[in-house]
Amino acid sequence: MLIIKNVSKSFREATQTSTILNNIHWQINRAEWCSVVGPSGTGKTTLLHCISGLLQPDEGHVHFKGTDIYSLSEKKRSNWRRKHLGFIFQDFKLLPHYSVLDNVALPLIFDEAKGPLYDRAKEKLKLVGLEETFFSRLPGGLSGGEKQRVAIARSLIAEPDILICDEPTGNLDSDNRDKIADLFSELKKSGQAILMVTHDPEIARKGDKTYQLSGGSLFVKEVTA
Ligand SMILES: Nc1ncnc2c1ncn2[C@@H]1O[C@H](COP(=O)(O)OP(=O)(O)OP(=O)(O)O)[C@@H](O)[C@H]1O
Repeated sequence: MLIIKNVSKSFREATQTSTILNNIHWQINRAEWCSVVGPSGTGKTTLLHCISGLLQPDEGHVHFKGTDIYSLSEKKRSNWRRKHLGFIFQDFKLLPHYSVLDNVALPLIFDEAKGPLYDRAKEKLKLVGLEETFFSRLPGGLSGGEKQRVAIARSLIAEPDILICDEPTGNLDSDNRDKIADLFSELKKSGQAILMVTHDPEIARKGDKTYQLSGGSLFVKEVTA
């Protein structure tokens, strides 16, 4: 489904250039759950952003179902992202002046009729354990774990082919973390690919394969499925 070919990315700060990703090759298949681990600052978020069309690599290609996503115009790439890819940001990126329900529905507000879209948004919130009392609340009044679950619900609104998650359970207690892991397992069964960065080895092991990012390269660390 997603093929990453020879992807490299460096950042230049003052006179110093740091190579963060060095010639990464990778493939993520339909109904596959891959986890990526590695110490802080090794480039996990950078890798997710390159794969998702958010940050153009210096070299290499990212192919999604045969299309090189960086050959698309920015507008087309952004449309592709909204429809095919769910992204859970490490810092949630919820819009503070919109309700929980609006935050979940907003990515597709110009694409779909409001009635069915909002019904689906409610369904996704219930999937992550947020019932009706949360729908009209503003993100500012939520706990970190509740915000994280709103961000997960929002990433599912388009029923994307691939879910890309940057530390999706970092703010959850073990009970809610396990519920999200069960949800990901169900999504995988229905064909979605899941690519997750995590510092939590327990949730990483619930996937099919764990990769380690180290020195700009990606290694298979553990195969669990
Ligand atoms: N836009 C940028 N400009 C310069 N340096 C950057 C930029 N973005 C990231 N970096 C640097 O690249 C390195 C990798 O950052 P990244 O956020 O990808 O790491 P990470 O593995 O996701 O870390 P963490 O586990 O703490 O979230 C870090 O040293 C970071 O400071």
